[in-house]
Amino acid sequence: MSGRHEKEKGVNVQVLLRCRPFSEDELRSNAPQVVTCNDYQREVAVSQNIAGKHIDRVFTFDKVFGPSAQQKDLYEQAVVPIVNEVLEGFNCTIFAYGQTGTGKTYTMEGECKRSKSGPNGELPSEAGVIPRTVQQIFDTLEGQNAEYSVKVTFLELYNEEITDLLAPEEISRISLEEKQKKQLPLMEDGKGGVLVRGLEEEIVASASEIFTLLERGSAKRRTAETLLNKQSSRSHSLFSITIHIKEATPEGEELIKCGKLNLVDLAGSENISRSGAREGRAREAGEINKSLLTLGRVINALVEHLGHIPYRDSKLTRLLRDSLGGRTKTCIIATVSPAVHCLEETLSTLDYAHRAKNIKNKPEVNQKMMKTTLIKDLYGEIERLKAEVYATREKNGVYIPKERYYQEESERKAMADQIEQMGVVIETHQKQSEEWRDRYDAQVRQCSDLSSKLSTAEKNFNQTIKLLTCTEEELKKCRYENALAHQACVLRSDLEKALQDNASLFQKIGREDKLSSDNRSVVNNFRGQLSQQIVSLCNMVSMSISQQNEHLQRVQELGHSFLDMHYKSVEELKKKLSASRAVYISHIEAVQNVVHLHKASSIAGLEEISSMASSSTQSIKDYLESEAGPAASIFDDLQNSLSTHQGEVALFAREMRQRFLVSSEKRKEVSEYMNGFLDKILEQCKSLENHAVQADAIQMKNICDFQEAYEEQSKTDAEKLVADINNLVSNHLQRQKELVDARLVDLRETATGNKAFLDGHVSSMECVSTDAKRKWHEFSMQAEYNAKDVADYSAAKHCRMESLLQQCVSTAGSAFKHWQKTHDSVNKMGISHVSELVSLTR
Ligand SMILES: Nc1ncnc2c1ncn2[C@@H]1O[C@H](COP(=O)(O)OP(=O)(O)OP(=O)(O)O)[C@@H](O)[C@H]1O
Repeated sequence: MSGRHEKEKGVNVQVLLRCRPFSEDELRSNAPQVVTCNDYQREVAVSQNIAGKHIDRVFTFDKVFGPSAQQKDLYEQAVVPIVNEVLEGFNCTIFAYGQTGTGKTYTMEGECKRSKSGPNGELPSEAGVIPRTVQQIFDTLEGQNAEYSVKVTFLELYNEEITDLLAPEEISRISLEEKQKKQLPLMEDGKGGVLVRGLEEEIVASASEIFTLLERGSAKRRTAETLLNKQSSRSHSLFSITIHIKEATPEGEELIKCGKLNLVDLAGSENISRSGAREGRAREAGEINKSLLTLGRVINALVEHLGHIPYRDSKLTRLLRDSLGGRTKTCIIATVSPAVHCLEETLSTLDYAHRAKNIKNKPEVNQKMMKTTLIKDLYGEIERLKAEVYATREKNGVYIPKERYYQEESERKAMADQIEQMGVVIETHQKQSEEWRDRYDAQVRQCSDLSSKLSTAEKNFNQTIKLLTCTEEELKKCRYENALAHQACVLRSDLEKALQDNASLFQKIGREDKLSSDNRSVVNNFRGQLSQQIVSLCNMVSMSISQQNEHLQRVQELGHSFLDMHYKSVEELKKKLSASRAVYISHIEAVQNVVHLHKASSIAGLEEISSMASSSTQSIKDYLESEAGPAASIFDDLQNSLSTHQGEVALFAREMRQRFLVSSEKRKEVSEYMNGFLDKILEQCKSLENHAVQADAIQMKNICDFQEAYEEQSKTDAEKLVADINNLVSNHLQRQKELVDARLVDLRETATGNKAFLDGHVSSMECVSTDAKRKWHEFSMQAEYNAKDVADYSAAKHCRMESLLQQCVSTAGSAFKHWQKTHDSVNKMGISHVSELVSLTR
């Protein structure tokens, strides 16, 4: 309820004050301090000397940061909540306002070189509001794991001209001068806001990207400053961050939350004469002041609730219209110097900031947009831009010359201004007429109330008049009679009262007399009684003294008799003690005798015990000796059976060794035979090889002979045939064929001879190998038979060994039982001996 009420009433602009420390120059010149800050009471006091009088002026703000306040303190106390509200979907603006050199840029940007940043990407302690804001925004968004987009713009307003500090074009004097001519125009966005046409909006994904952009913007600003002889203190800069965050409703619908933060570093607020503006710079200073003056006028109009707020009078106020009396949450950081030479400006800044405290905004959270609607809007925008591009490319749009366009644009602007002003006037008129109507209604209501009251009052008045006349008449009649009677009555009552008083006085005097006589008799009685009592008291005292003396004498006598008795009893006691000592000594002697007796008896008992122990050890020994015989026989049996087993095992091993020797000899024989057989095969192979070599040599010789014969024959034939080649070719071929055939028959015969020789050898080798195979078969059969025999023999031996082991186990069992028995009986014997010893010791 109160929240709504507050919302309707509005929220005051938050105003903070920051006083910077003395600069080195100021310290060197020992400049006196005129500003003192009380951070806790949120007060700033300015000391002035007016006409020799010391006057302190005190200003109170929402927060005060003295010279010792660090960047971090200011940010955490003042800016963190604002950034949180931006993330909640509010639009917020932070202005830095103050004289040149008081720390506006230091507060907003700080000395934030990225290279100076600490480890883990921490910001340096000198970092100002902008880098800290950026860091907080990204930290929060990343911490929430939200889907988001962040856009930034960075512009400079100088001489009422807007420059985009993020535009990527090259920076040169010419380009800058050209650019100066074509300034970015301000346009109504159709939703009640203002936008800068053509302003670069950079989408950034991380804090570091923003830092890069900031550096780029600042560098561009510095370059422009040197190239165009600008003074940064005369320009305003506006850094805006727009955040879109995706949210999902419980129904699963996707909404887009939007928040915007404007960070404004205003131009120095000093007056023109001080800033040294002359002639050429008059316009510049004028324009700067136009923005600042308009800002001041807007603030005044808002504070004084004037009908017309001159937002449109400057670009700065147009751009920041929503932040002053609109739906944006606004914070102004006023900066001052503590030094005396800035006193005038400090006071003007403090006045200005103090006035601004009264501005009321009506902050409203931005409506969350449905993702689909946003996409639709963006599509619409794309379509519009496409249409514009198409019209430009096809030149089928409306073409007008540049001058006319600018003229029309300025006319349109002027008209828009007029319309707006008229709208404002109409609005104020409407407001006024509403006010008048309200007042009229209230007066009509008052009139009707008053008329009804008047009629009732008239009625009452008439009735009262009537009553008054009646009373007046009656009063006239009774006036004389009543006055006399009344006076007589009064006198009478007075006399009666005096009589009563006299009587009571007499009564009082009588009572007083009686009382004093009574008192006197009481005093006399008391005196008599007192003297009697004193006499009796003296008697009593003397009596008690004599009694006490008697008593003391008796006590003395009693003491003497008691001492005598005491001496006597002591004597008796001494005697008794000596008697009891004698008794004690005799008792001790008796006890010693008894002890000696006991000692002797115990020695005897011990001797008996030792004799018993020796007898028991003897009996144990006997018993063990008696038991040793059977045990030894058992162990002998065991040893015998083990030795027989050993003998049998040794025999078995010997037999096995012999058998293995036999089988190994046989194996040796077989291997020798195999070696001989292989040697034979080797010999055969060698002779075969020799034969093959011989056959090959013969064949080669035959072939050579044949070749030579053929060559000779062919030579002679060729010679013969040269003459009659045609006739003799067939004969020659015939003869040649015959010759070849005959030779081939020869060759075939040698080949068959060779083959027969080889076959013979192969058959002999076959015979040898079958013989070897048979022998191997026989040997393997024999070996198998032997192995079987050995296996049977070993199985039989195994059975025998098993039965022997069984026997051993049973013998060991019986030996163990016997041993257990012996152990039990020894134990029993021990127990009986112990009990006997116990009885004996008892
Ligand atoms: N609170 C402060 N602590 C330490 N140094 C400060 C503080 N405020 C300002 N300074 C120093 O004072 C000097 C001037 O500050 P700065 O440039 O921010 O002033 P400005 O108001 O922005 O001036 P201009 O209007 O000319 O831009 C800088 O060197 C800055 O480091």
